[in-house]
Amino acid sequence: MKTPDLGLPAGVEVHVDDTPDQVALALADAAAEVLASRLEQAERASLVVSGGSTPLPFFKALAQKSLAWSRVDVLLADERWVPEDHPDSNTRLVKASLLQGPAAAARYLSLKQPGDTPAEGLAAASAAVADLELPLDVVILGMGNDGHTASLFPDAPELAHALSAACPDRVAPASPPSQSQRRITLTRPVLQGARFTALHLKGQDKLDTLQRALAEPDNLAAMPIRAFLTPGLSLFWSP
Ligand SMILES: O=C1O[C@H](COP(=O)(O)O)[C@@H](O)[C@H](O)[C@H]1O
Repeated sequence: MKTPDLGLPAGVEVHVDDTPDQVALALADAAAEVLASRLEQAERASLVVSGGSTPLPFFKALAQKSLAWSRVDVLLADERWVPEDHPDSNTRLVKASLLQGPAAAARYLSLKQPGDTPAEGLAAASAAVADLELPLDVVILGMGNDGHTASLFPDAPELAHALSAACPDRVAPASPPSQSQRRITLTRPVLQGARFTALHLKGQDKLDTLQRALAEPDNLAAMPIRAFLTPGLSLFWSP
């Protein structure tokens, strides 16, 4: 398939394939390569993944990779504040599709902690990710058609704090009125600057959203994904 001309900044790599499964395999190859190389140099490696519907084939492909999974820390970029057995729980998805086979040996760091609200669970969620070494090794982002990534939603009252390049916190609550569930998210300084960052998208609608984001790159609050459309990013897309 021909690579669409998106007007991405120089230094953004674009990988386009005909099908979501092909893209998932390519992304799994790329992520596994970075993790393997990191595990040769460091005791542990980190892998941040996104929830939603797009990553499922990627999770299945990555789970099959032969890696020293017991030395990999896996966590979500964001989580909905729902119990793990809820259909919308991203943790449930990750455990059922990524942390399987060889990858079941990975250490999962949960953003969802006890408490009725993300604010109540915030200290525990912060503690869960406190020991992670920054920069992270692999961060796989998704994007919604409102321009959110992770749970950095344009309409979240907590956005300015979580999207600040100087945010001192690793995790932040998010309560966007557009969403039916409250959420918790990694903040911009944690998500940014990883050794490998990919934006994994499926569908023409996501490409159209990306083009809108690129058209006015400076207004980060209107489309938080803009903060991550920087050199070094790899875009993985299929129709
Ligand atoms: O709500 C979310 O949506 C985005 C994109 O989801 P998708 O279903 O369109 O793939 C995801 O990246 C984010 O982590 C999640 O919380």
